[in-house]
Amino acid sequence: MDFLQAREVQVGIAVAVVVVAATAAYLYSSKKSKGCIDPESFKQFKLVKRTQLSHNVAKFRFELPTPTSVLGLPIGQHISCRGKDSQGEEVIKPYTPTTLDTDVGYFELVIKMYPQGRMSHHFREMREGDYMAVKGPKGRFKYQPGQVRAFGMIAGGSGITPMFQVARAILENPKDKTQVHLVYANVTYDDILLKEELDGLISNYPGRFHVYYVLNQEYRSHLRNGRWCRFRIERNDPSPLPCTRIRYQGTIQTLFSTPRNSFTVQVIQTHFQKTDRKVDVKLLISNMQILRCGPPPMNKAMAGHLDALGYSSEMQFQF
Ligand SMILES: Cc1cc2nc3c(=O)[nH]c(=O)nc-3n(C[C@H](O)[C@H](O)[C@H](O)COP(=O)(O)OP(=O)(O)OC[C@H]3O[C@@H](n4cnc5c(N)ncnc54)[C@H](O)[C@@H]3O)c2cc1C
Repeated sequence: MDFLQAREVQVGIAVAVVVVAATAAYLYSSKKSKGCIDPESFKQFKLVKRTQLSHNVAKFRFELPTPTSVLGLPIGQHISCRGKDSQGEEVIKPYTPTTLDTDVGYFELVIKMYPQGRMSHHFREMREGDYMAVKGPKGRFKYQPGQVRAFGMIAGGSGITPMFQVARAILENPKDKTQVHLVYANVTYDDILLKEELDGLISNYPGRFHVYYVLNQEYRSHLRNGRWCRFRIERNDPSPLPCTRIRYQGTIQTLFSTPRNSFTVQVIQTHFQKTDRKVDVKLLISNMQILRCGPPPMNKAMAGHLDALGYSSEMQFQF
């Protein structure tokens, strides 16, 4: 009898030791790994919801390992997604989730799928229940609340996603008083990504988030010289700046690439250097950081315009 009791005590102690060790290991690992991604190796995430937003844009929601897991992506950084193109060749591309670590249990990507795009093909073929290989975090952008007085953002097309992420992080932090000025260029109204979400931020954070949508709406004119484009800045900001309509022969990329383009300079000046008070422009822009993300010709042209307006290269960051 004594022998059996001693045996039971021994087994009990062994079980307790295993439970304590397992709990400690779990707590240690969950404390150590703040996120679910690894910069060195790809991890698989299950697509749980796919929402078509327009003919070529969809929102993809991926599940994290537990309902309380966070992705662990620093603000303004991105992930690498791996897939297969239409020829079955491996392709890896960067993407910025539109979710933050305050969104627990999942992350979301808003993807614009181009007809000839290699990774676009992979996303087009993805169905709920499929897995995506993801690696990260990646990127050089670092953000500390209050590090600058204001951000000036210039985005083209799908280049909006890193801007949206940074803007959300700033605006949703009640201790962060940074101003955010965004110029967002697209070909048509229907091409504007995250329009509802951006407008939601404008109305939720009045006076802190200022957006100018720049549109290039193409139409066939009856004029002999063929195709014209109409550019419009859609006013979405209670500033005294009037809406601007200009006509321009070319595409949105050439508009932004044209040297000495008064339209671009005007947009940057009026939108980024806007203030209620009479302040020296140099002083106004001295504590500002400019973020750029768009097609390469647009990025290049913007860098030139910004340089000319006094925004040094140290003040500019390209995603
Ligand atoms: C930091 C960062 C974050 C990004 N985040 C996102 C994101 O959240 N969502 C998203 O949709 N994209 C994002 N992108 C863009 C993304 O990485 C790919 O470049 C995009 O998905 C196209 O890849 P693809 O392989 O399908 O096209 P590719 O095979 O590279 O291109 C094939 C063809 O597609 C068309 N095409 C490709 N890119 C563009 C473009 N930008 N404008 C016009 N036509 C184009 C062109 O006709 C091109 O010849 C991000 C890029 C960066 C650098």
